[in-house]
Amino acid sequence: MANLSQPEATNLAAGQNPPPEQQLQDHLDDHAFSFSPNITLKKLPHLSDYLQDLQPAGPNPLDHNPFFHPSDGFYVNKSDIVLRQVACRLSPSETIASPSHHLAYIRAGPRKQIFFDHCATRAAIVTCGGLCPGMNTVIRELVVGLWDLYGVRQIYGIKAGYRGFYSIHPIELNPKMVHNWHGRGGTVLETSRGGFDLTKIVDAIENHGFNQVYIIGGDGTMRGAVKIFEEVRRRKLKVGVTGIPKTVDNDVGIIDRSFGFQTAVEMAEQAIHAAHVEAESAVNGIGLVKLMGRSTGHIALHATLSSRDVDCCLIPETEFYLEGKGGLLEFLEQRLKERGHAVVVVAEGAGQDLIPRTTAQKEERDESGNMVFLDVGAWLKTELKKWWDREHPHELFTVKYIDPTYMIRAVPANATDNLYCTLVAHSAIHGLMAGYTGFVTGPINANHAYIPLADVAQAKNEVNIKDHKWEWVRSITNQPDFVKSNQNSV
Ligand SMILES: Nc1ncnc2c1ncn2[C@@H]1O[C@H](COP(=O)(O)OP(=O)(O)O)[C@@H](O)[C@H]1O
Ligand SMILES: O=P(O)(O)OC[C@H]1O[C@](O)(COP(=O)(O)O)[C@@H](O)[C@@H]1O
Ligand SMILES: [Mg+2]
Repeated sequence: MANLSQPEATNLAAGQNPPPEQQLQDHLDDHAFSFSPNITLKKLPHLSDYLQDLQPAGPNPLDHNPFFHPSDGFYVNKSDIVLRQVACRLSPSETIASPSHHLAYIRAGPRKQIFFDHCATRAAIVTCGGLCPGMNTVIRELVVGLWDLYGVRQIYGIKAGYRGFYSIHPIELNPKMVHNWHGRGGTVLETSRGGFDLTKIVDAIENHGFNQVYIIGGDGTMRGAVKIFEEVRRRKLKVGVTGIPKTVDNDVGIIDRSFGFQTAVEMAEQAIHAAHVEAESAVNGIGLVKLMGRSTGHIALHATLSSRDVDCCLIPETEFYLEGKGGLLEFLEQRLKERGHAVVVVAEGAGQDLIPRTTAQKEERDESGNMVFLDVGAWLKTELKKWWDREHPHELFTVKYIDPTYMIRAVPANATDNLYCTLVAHSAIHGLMAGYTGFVTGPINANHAYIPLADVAQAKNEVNIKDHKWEWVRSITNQPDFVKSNQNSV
């Protein structure tokens, strides 16, 4: 995070309220602020972009909150930015003081002025897609934060994902009701896939009089949230829309990671540990663990790195093959010979092109349109047994297959993730209260920032198999590349 020492547009003493025209001008100055030519600041949509007569509601109520004593630097202003890249390679003509170019995002946090009056604020919270540890904590913190920080009393939960906007009556939420939700896995609001009907959803937002919409979900949800934001803007509604990325797969881009990911890795590590114990305790034992990761192998990679018991990690970003020189079977044969056992971790999206499937299976999609995968773990287990029976019919062999899929994501968040959930929820509230809309909150280089929703919806976070992390995996497992043209054996 950088704080550029630019003169502030206003120099308000805490609690002072300048005339509304001045406040709006201050805000617009903030909004259109440009830094040195070396820094491109990602512009964030604001309600004032399309509501010309929008007036600020006044100073931030935290000014008068007995639990806060806003001091210099408490409020985030136009010069607080978060740089996208903190590690970079300078070209010979550049210096550290003046690199050629930086992309920056607006830093998350409370603003001096807000655009929503607490009495008139009506917030809706929805959870969509698959489960992820911490969803209930985010909901709890949204409710408690809106209530305690900004005095909002009209807070509603939308049941069962996007479809709930138009098919189920919203439930009223308050701090008493949600006080212990952070200890519970899943989402008390319930979630679902599919059911995205833009017109019905935005009609429901209008009909219920919601003016702040908090959307918690993964990549699919974020793509839906962009459409909601755009439709709200087209209708010129004073409705702030924000997305809070939830993805156990950690497949949402730009942000460092999603909440719940660390918890998922911890749970995955337990499954790997069990697989290792089983494998070690058998003659020619293979422990096989399938982990979540539809199109990205982050959980598999991180659990492999942290457990160190893994002999081979297979992720969707890299191909592998079974038979022949340099293949998985040859590698495992070698490992069993050397160590007597082996542990294989496979992400659910890995090797999908190797598994035979019918035409109907090829076309199968879930309600959100995501491809339905075949069970790579079960397939691999069968293939391993066939191979061993063929090659070593008289020798003992066992494959213990562990599929901890739902155990990994159905647990409450660990301490680190719970802290993340609190920060992300409060940052989302501060952003909407400040009139920003169409944005996502998340950590970039460990500092929470506001990022345009449309950017996040497009950015995919895949494992970069050319970077150091994947090198570490290979140095731990000593697994080959499984590249057919590269005929190196282990
Ligand atoms: N491209 C899209 N446009 C609009 N809505 C979408 C889109 N993709 C997914 N959704 C909706 O977002 C919700 C969650 O999507 P899904 O892919 O199941 O989970 P996740 O958000 O966790 O990736 C579903 O209600 C789905 O209909
Ligand atoms: O059985 P479900 O509920 O469809 O969930 C399975 C999927 O959910 C995930 O855990 C997470 O997916 P999303 O984040 O896209 O919801 C995937 O890894 C997995 O393929
Ligand atoms: Mg998804």
